[in-house]
Formats: sequence, structure tokens, C-alpha cells
Amino acid sequence: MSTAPLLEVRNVWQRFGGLVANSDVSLSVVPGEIVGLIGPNGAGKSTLFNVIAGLRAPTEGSVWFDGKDVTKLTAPQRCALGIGRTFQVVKSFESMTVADNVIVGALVRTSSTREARKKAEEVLEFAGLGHRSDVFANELTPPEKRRLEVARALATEPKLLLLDEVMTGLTPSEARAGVDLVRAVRDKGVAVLMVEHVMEIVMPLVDRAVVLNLGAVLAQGLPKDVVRDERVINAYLGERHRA
Ligand SMILES: Nc1ncnc2c1ncn2[C@@H]1O[C@H](COP(=O)(O)OP(=O)(O)OP(=O)(O)O)[C@@H](O)[C@H]1O
Repeated sequence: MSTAPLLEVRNVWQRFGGLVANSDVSLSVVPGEIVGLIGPNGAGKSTLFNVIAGLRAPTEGSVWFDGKDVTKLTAPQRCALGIGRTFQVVKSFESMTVADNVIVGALVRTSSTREARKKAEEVLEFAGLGHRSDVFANELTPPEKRRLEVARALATEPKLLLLDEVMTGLTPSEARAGVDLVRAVRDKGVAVLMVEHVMEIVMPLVDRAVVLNLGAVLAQGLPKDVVRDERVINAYLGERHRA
């Protein structure tokens, strides 16, 4: 497996007036890797995700994907190159069937509705929603909706999947099923960058963790090292994790 980075965030700054949401952030993801982006509320995780996905241009710095500078590309252009991301299932999609939601994603790769439908069936099966294809998205349970978000992103055939708090609000057993799905995604050869708050879920799952605090990278490395880092304990994890 190649170790050349798939994604490289280079010295990204994002300022909103006087507020610095991302401060000289650099990180990378190599093919096949699961990387966790963690940190306290307001640390700048969502802002960085938006910069990576192309929803917001950084004030300074660059984003490289698959060896190309994609900083000036739009979100759809980045999606076409292979950056997939989850979105909440928004109202207009709720009145569509589960299959049609995923077909929207698949149409990024093909103009044939028949092919898009076939792809959607395959991805829904993979995501454990094959039996729910024909129901309306608003009839899904909250964990099923999360799976639908993942399925729609996978239908775009990403090389890198950005997961934004897909485990939040799940019961422990639902979260365990979510973890299995993320591992299965990686086993298909898709790299994953995930924002997640629940340390018990994220740390056993990821290969590396990057900790943001006050907009800057506070620490990054193997989960076992990150959880022992005094700065990470003080800024984010708290005393409960010291043991
Ligand atoms: N569009 C915006 N305009 C002004 N300030 C913003 C904007 N978006 C984010 N911010 C600010 O930037 C900082 C970082 O926010 P961000 O949402 O990226 O943090 P986060 O780590 O994702 O937090 P959370 O875990 O609560 O989602 C916060 O202080 C936030 O208020």
C-alpha cells in the first residue's frame, strides 16, 4: 500500500473577523487509514471539515488531495475527485425514498439512472439498509438515518470519506454497529477522517488521532499516546482519562 498522503491539509488558517477558527493546521491521511479529529466544542473541527470538503475557502493555506492542490475547487469538483462526506438528511430528502436518496449520490458517477439504481442497491445492502430501500427517509430510525448518510456518501465512490459525528446520540449497541460499518468501509479501501466526541468509540477505532484545541493542532499520533498526553488530558479529556 502506498504511503503517499491521500489528503494533506497544509498550514490552514480560517479567520472569521477577529476569531481564529483554524490556526496553522496541518494534517494528513494516507490511503486505507482511519483518522479521528477530536477536540472540545468550538475547537475548529467543523470549520476544518468544511475547508477540506470545499464548502469554505481557507483564509490561508492549502488542501491537497491525491497529489493535487484542490484549494480552489468547489465541493462538487472535490466530490468528483473522490472526497465524500456525510450530510444530515435534510428536509427535502426526507420525503424521498431511501433508495432515491442514495441514487442522488450515485448520479455523481453515472448519468444512467439504471446504473445509479444498481449502485444504490449495492451500497444500501453494504450499509445494512437493503431491507429499507422503499421506505421514505423520514420513516427511518435515527441510527438508520446515519447509515443512510453514509450510504449516500459511499455511492459517490469516494477515496476518502469524511464522517461528521455519525455516532453522536447512538446507544452503545448502535454505536458498535456503526464502528463495524466504518471498519467495513476501510476494508473496501476507503480512507476515513472522522469527527467524533465519544472517546470510547473513536479511540479503539482510529489508526491515528489529531487533537484540535482553540483552532490549532494540540497533538497527533497513535490513540494510545494521544490519550496519555498531558496537554490533551488538560485541554480536553479531563481527569477521568488520566488512569
Ligand atoms: N461562519 C462562522 N462565522 C463566525 N464564526 C464561526 C463560523 N463558523 C464557526 N465559527 C466559530 O469558529 C469556532 C470553531 O467552530 P467549529 O464549529 O469549527 O468548532 P467545532 O470544533 O466543530 O465545535 P463542535 O464540537 O461544537 O461542533 C467557534 O468559535 C465558532 O463559533
